[in-house]
Formats: sequence, C-alpha cells, structure tokens
Amino acid sequence: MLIVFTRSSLPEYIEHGRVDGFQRNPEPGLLSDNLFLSETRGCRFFVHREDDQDSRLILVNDWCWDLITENSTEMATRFLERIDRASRAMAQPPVSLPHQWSKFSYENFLAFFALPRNLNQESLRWVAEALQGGHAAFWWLTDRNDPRPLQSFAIDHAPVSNALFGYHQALEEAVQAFSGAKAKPQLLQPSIDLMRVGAGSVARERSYSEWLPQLTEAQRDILDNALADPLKIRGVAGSGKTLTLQLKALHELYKTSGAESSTQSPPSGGGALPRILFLTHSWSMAEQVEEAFRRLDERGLSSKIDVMPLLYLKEWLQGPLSSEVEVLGEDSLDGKQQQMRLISEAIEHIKSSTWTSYKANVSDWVRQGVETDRDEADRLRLCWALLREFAEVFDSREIKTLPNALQKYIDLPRESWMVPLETKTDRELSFRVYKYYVRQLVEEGLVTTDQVVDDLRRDLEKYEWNAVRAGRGYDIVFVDEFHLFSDPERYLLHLLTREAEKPPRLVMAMDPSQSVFLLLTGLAETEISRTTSGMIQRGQTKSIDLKTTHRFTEPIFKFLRYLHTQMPNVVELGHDWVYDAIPDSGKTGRELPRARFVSRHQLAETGVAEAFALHAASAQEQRVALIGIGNSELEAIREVLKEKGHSTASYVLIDGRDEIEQLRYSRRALIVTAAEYAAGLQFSHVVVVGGTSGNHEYGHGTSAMRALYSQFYLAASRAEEHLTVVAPQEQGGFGEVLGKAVDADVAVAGSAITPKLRSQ
Ligand SMILES: Nc1ncnc2c1ncn2[C@@H]1O[C@H](COP(=O)(O)OP(=O)(O)OP(=O)(O)O)[C@@H](O)[C@H]1O
Repeated sequence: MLIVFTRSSLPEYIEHGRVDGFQRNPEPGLLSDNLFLSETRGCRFFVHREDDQDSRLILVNDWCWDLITENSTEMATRFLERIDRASRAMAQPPVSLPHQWSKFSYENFLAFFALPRNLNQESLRWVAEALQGGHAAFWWLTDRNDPRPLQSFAIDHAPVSNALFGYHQALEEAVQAFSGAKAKPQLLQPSIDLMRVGAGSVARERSYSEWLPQLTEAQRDILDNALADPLKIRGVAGSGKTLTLQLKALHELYKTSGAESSTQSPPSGGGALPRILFLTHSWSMAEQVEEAFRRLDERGLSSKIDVMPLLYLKEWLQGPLSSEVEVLGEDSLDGKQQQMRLISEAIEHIKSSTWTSYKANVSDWVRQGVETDRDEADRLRLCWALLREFAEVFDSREIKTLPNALQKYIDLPRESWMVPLETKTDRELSFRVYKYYVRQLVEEGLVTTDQVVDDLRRDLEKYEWNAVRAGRGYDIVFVDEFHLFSDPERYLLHLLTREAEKPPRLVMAMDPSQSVFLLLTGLAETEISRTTSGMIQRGQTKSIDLKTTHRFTEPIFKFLRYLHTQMPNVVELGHDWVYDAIPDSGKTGRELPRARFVSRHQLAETGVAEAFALHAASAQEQRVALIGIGNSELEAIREVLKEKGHSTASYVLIDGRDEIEQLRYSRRALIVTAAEYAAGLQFSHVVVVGGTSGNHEYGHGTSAMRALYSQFYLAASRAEEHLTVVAPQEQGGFGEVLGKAVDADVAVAGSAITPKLRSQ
C-alpha cells in the first residue's frame, strides 16, 4: 500500500498532526476543514480542499509510514517536515537541501538524513525518487546497518500508476465531501507563523511599485545607485535593509527589461537581463527571500534571481559533496555542541598527557578551564573561547596546521577584540588543541563549514574558474545579513562576479551591532574582508546608511538605542557606527520594556511562564517569541518546557538557523529560540532570558562582554510592540546590564503580571 499526499495536503496534515497527533490508520473521511482522507485502489490519499487534477503527488511506502507514525508526535512531525521540504526541492532541480542533511543523488534518486542528527541515532536516510510529472516518491529508509548505495535500488514502479489513477477517484470523493462542509471564513484562519515572522513578511502585502512611494530618501538612493563600486547598506535593526536589498534586485532586473513604471509582463525590448545572485546565511532565509520576491515582483522576473545560502555555492558550481563526508554546521546548536565536544576531548587528552609543560605559564582562566571537570562553567568558557579563536583567528588568518604555522600564530599581534589568550603558552596550548581537533574531525569523517568555504575559495582562485567566469559568474551579487558572514566567506564574494578586471558589483546589507563575533575582525568600513583589503583597490566601497527604523514602538526603540550606546567599544573595531536613527513605525505602544529580576535558577522557568501568559493574552495576528540570549539559555528553557510537561504542540523550538522552517507548519505557536537563530525575524512580543550560565558562552574579557551585548541587542530588536527581559538578581553579568537600563529609565522593573495586550 502507498500513502499518497499532495503538495498542499502534506503541510496541512503536518500542521493538523502536530496538534492532534499522527495516526497510523486514520478513519477515511474529513480530517479537518481542508483535509480529506480516502482509501482507494489500495492507496490512502490525503487530499486538500484546494487540490485539483494537476496537483503534484508525494508517495510514501507503507512500512516507512508505519515506522514514522509509531514514533512520538514530535518525531513524526520532524520526519514529515523533511519529506515536505525535500519534495518541494525535488520539484525544482537541481535539488538543493541543507548540508546537514548530507544529500546524495544518483540519476533521479536522492538520499538524505530523514531526521535532524540529534534525533537520528539510527542514521535513517531516505531513498527518494523524483518521478515524471513533478511527483515524488519516498521508497525506502536505510539505517546504519543497511547503508546500501543508491545505485543498488531496483524499484517496482507499478504502484505509481495505480496511485496516479486512484488519485482522480479520491479527488472526486474529496470534492463531494468538501462541498458539504463549508470552509471557515479566511479571517478566522490566522496565517502560518513563518509568513508572519519571517523575511517573507517584510514585503507585507505590497508589490514593488506600491513600495516605491513609501521609501525613505536613503532607500531610494540605494535603488538609484549605479553600483560603480561595491555598496554597503548599513542600518540598525528594523531599518528595512532586507526589504531594500530585495527591491534593489528587482529594480536592476526591471531597469533592463523595459520602462520601470510599466507593470506589465513579460519583459519587452530591453537588453539581456543581468545575472543576479542573492546570498543569505541559511536555507530558511533563502526560501523566505524567494517568498518575498514572489510577493513584490509584478513582472514575473524574480525567478531569474538565484537565491541561496553561501554554503550551497560549492554544490551549485561544482556538484554535490562526497557522500562520505558530513558537514558540521556551526549554524545550529547541535553543530556547535559537537564542536564543543571535540574541543573538550582535546583538552582532556592534553590534560592527561603534556599538561605539566603548559600549566605554569598559562593565564589563570585558561588553567581553571583545563583543570576543572568537563561540564563545569570554567571548562565551557574555555571551550567557547577556543571555538571563537578557531573561527576568528585560525580560519580568517589562514593558520593551518602546517610546519611553521605555530610560529606564525604566536607572532600574530594580539588585538583587543580577540579572545584574551595573552601568554605565549596560552597560544601554544590553543594551537595544540586546534591540531587535535582537526585530527578528530578527519577521523570522524566530518568537515566544518569553514573548511567547505576554504575549499571553494581555492577552486575559485584557479585558472579553471577564471576561464568560465565570464559565462557562469554574476553581474551583481547581493548579500543579506553581511555581518553574519565570516571573513573567509566575505572574501569569496569578489570572485563570483563576471568581470575580474572591474570593481565587483556587490550590494551588502549589514548591522554591525547584530554581529557577535564576526565584525570583530578589525575591519575598516571601506573594506569587504580582511583578506580582500589589498585586492579591491580600484573601487572604494561605498556606504549608504538607513537611519529610520520601521519596526518598533518608541519605548522599544529607546531601549535599543541605549543598549547600543552601552556596547563596550573594542578599540580596533575600525567602524564609525553611530546610532542616530529615528523611529517611524506607526506603532503607538507606550509601554516601557519590562525587566524582571529573579534568582538564577528561576530564570528559564520565569521566562517560560511570562511567554505563555503573553501568548494567551495576544490577539490572532500577534506572535510571541521566547528568546534565550545564548545557547545555554535555550538549553535551560528546553529543560523547563520538558519538566513542566508543556505539550509540543503549544510551542516550536528553533535551535538552528535552518530550523525556522518548522514555522511553516504551525499557527500561533509560542516560538522558542536563541538570539543567533532569530536573525531577520520579527515578533509582536518578545521575552528575552539571559544570564542562566554566568555568561561563560562568550569566553572571557572585553570582547566577550561585547558579544553578550550584541546577542542581547539582536534578541531584543526582534520585538515590535512588547518586550520583557528576565535577568538574574545576583550581582554582576547580565543582571547588571539590565539594571543599568532600568536606572537609565529605558526599562521598568516589573513583577509577574499578565498584560492586557488585546487592547493595544
Ligand atoms: N520605508 C518603509 N516604510 C515603512 N515600512 C518599512 C519601510 N522599509 C521597511 N519597512 C518595514 O520595516 C520592517 C523591517 O524591515 P527589514 O526586516 O527589511 O529590516 P532589517 O533592517 O533587515 O531588520 P533586521 O536587521 O533587524 O533584520 C518590515 O516590516 C518592513 O516591511
């Protein structure tokens, strides 16, 4: 038997199941207002109210279905989300999926991890097939004991024609059933969470030409800029950077395709359309940007823009990575935890071998980090600090484990933005840990995202790319959230344009304050990356600042401006960033951000209670997020959610940049995440929790303090109307940061109250 979904019924079924649970053999008939189940010709069909004869089908083998539905609702949801996302990707070849899925393809077949790594002990992988007519089949699940290569699968396609035939009958039954049951009026159907909070929502319901008269002068200047030099768009949170980038990309297409004022398609007379690449920092963001393009575009040209995360470029240009390696993403909690584990193992190894030769001459905080146990705060602090050191110094300064690398590393002048590895021995130890860490990666068949970027850079510098660059390169490259890109990633950008001899036509949007680590590279504003600084000499990078913010109420704006002025100034930052924005959001709320001080062990619990209370009091279109400042806060919140037995249907937990996709299957859930995964999103109400771990996550020293402020700023700046911050009442650290904000009258200390939000 086959289980058959349509492209519309699967997301609807996931949304339905995550609340009501998934059944192995649900009774045929209407499952919800929009969903009908039919058993016909030995198949089980899930049909959506909007389906028709042309709907694309998704087939799932029944034993795989049994395996999925015998799991918890949460697991089953994660299984089905991946099927849904993969079938969307399969409809648009070449199939692109996040690296962590370890996709491998052979002819029409595709294999990929069926679950996120932390839920996938068995290493379950799908064997799927893109069928003719845009349909997709999920035939098989392999596990670690049965790692059969894709080439070895011989599939009997007889059931496919049976399903295609049966679908027409199922559709007829569904149409009849739906005609007897009225659809609920659209108004009562709140939109899915992703559409409300994601980057797609920045377009609101306006098209390109409807936005034009709304733009500020600076936004208009960006649209009119001739791109003779690389262009940086700088703006504080909520100043419309993402929206302006999207409009600029369309503007460049429309300019070539004919008179700009015309709203008619298709393109007439104009010259060849420019090849445009729009880079994002995650797959989720790329999908949302595509969604925004669909909303804004009025000439049917946006499909000409290649939108993708930078990490996918390697595959896009050179084909898939080997199926034997797995990419360790730094953009998720799981990826970071794995790196932390390897670093801690390296420290343990040194502790039990050569530690005595370092011990006397390392800094105190380093010694404490090594000598304490694995799970203690001092150890974690050291591991996080080394993780930063590897990304900020080893990777961006090209320090590899080559023969003279140690000397090169030791001789590198330490700057105040760097992790304070002050003594020579600190650095020797750090180098040793790095060497061991890299060796472990190789042994476990892992590559880090930085290594993927490094390989790509080397390929793009070859004569081979130079020879094809004029044809395969891009006329213009757009980069959103530029501050989230590492120096080696930034370096690639100028190699992607078509004309090597001309200043690269790059448009980059950035907010230095939302960058925890990566801006801490000592870059001057006119440079794109440290490594390119000597290379792009012909053109100076031009900056245009967006000084009006459109997201917040005035009290939230004032709170953010205060935070900004308090960020420790790490001297060599080299940028001349001034927070002189003005608010213009049309939002009238007068309520000051609320500060709650509780003891450290009650932080997560208080945050959860506050967030659920706000959620219960919020109106249909409002969305509430509970944001931990760092990963440790997110873990503490996760524990509380489990302990208190909150149903997984009542919240969505996002612990990686690509996990934002989960919001595609939820409506009005409480959204729980950490600051770094919330970049680019916006919510009506935000509860921020900080200080659970005594800030060990940021390492040590002034740069760690700046990182803390930066994450806090990122979390708080997601709030449109209402902000609550929960901080420890104990002296020092995060509580002090918030206490100062209360003293400065930009926040008010409050007790647990249930605000009356609906009236706002
Ligand atoms: N000129 C404008 N007039 C009114 N609203 C605007 C204007 N420009 C942008 N906006 C709105 O401001 C909000 C924030 O926009 P956007 O997300 O592009 O900002 P951003 O600078 O990228 O923010 P962040 O850096 O925090 O992600 C969106 O809801 C967008 O629709």
